[in-house]
Amino acid sequence: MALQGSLLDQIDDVGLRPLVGAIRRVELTRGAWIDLRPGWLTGADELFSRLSLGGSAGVDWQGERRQMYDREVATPRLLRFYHAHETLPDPVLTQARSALSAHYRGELGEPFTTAGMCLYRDGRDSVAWHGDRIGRSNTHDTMVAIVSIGQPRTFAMRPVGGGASIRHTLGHGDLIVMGGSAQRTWEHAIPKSSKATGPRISIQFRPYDVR
Ligand SMILES: O=C(O)CCC(=O)C(=O)O
Ligand SMILES: [Fe+2]
Repeated sequence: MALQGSLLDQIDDVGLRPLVGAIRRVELTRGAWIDLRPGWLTGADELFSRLSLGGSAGVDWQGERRQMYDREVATPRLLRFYHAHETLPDPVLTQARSALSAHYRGELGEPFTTAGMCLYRDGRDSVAWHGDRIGRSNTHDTMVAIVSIGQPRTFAMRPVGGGASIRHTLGHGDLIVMGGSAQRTWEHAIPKSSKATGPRISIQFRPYDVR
């Protein structure tokens, strides 16, 4: 897969910039909010190269499993879900999970445990409007933290039941955290793009029994 790297990424090692003081919170309606931390992960293009390799060197990407995502049946993308006990495919992802757990410990009251990974190969790959509502997130406030690497894609959100959507362009190490009631009262999507779009990987960190 071809990936056009940004100049900054080429000189950066894979690592994490600080969270404290660098996060911007946006309050949405009905108790939902998002936190944004652009460029949280450094060396994002290097990490993309590592993770996009198949087999033992990278991630054993799998086609979307219909029975797990009944609300997303027709959406093409590749997936790998890491349960809490599994070793993540790169040490920086373990660091990222720890940093997020530490940063949000007071507000979330529990650590992030699982890591879902999605590979959008080009603009035809996408995910339809949905909330992550499997498990406790169907009834309780929670958080889903997403790190994006590779080429930026539009991350869209809209209120359940209608209303104006909001859009953020996420790639190259950007962090978004959806919090409060966001999985119940808002929906999110990665819309298809008709422009020539390179591949993007998203890594979603969630607490236990949230999916
Ligand atoms: O790729 C993304 O940023 C969103 C992924 C997502 O919403 C999901 O897998 O539940
Ligand atoms: Fe989602």
